[in-house]
Amino acid sequence: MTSFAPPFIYNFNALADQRSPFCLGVDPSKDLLTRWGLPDTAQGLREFCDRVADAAADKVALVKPQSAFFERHGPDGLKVLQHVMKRFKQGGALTLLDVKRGDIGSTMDAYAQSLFGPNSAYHVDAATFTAYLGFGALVKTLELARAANAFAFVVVRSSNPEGTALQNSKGSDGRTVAEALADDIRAFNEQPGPKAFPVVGAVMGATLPDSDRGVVERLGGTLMLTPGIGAQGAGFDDLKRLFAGRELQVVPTATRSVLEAGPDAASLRDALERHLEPARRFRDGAKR
Ligand SMILES: O=c1ccn([C@@H]2O[C@H](COP(=O)(O)O)[C@@H](O)[C@H]2O)c(=O)[nH]1
Repeated sequence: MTSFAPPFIYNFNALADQRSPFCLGVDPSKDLLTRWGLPDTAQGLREFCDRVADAAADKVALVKPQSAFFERHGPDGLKVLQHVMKRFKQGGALTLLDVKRGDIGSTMDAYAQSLFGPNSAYHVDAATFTAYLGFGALVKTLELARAANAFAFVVVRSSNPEGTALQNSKGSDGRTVAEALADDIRAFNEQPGPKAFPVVGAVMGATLPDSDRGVVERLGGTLMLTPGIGAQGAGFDDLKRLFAGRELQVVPTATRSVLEAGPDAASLRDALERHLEPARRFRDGAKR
């Protein structure tokens, strides 16, 4: 499918400048639904998502629903996922489905169709992927994303401590897994061609130590989604520590630290603003 819409990267940059680069995660866990006084059912899920969309759809650049929290409610949960994507699109936000797909090439082609193809249930602007089966297995997916003017974030260094041993293990050429992935992503984005805009980003946790600065450097101009702010212990100051000089490439994201402020609409909006504003200031740092 060839799309005539502007590529994701242009839309994201325009919205990040107008609104904020902050990406709001939507993880309607049983715990959050209960805290909000809602039943742990598809109806409860829809009510939760409508309230989040009311508070945030016209304020954020990007929304990141976590597919698992919708899938656990079966087909009705998937309808709510379609619904919440639509609500955010109507509010002018871009959609990123956090689904972390990763498989052999032939299966990846089917996943790519399900996300970016003409019959996609969601028509996402972007999705998340893992490269444990090799970056090469993702290449056709990335080509399809390019044709659809969509975007793919590949996990390079995740925010959780359990990821470190694997991601920092060294291959025969002396590079760590994360470094090799960073090089692959950069090379893919820098390929010449008629549609030579970046189509792959990297997930780089805001929780990472200073020693990961080298991976950030290897990524060059790659867009970076940075989970780990709030509930996982990182703060906006960690962005300055890890991503100084790369401010325009950072997409700060948080989920629980915003959504736990609900269900009261004013508290939810305040919590959202406490994330939108430091994300704006961080991005604006690049212009000084
Ligand atoms: O490295 C990663 C990649 C993705 N996530 C996702 O983010 C949310 C959790 O966000 P909180 O702000 O901590 O609530 C969840 O959907 C994860 O799958 C991540 O945490 N780390």
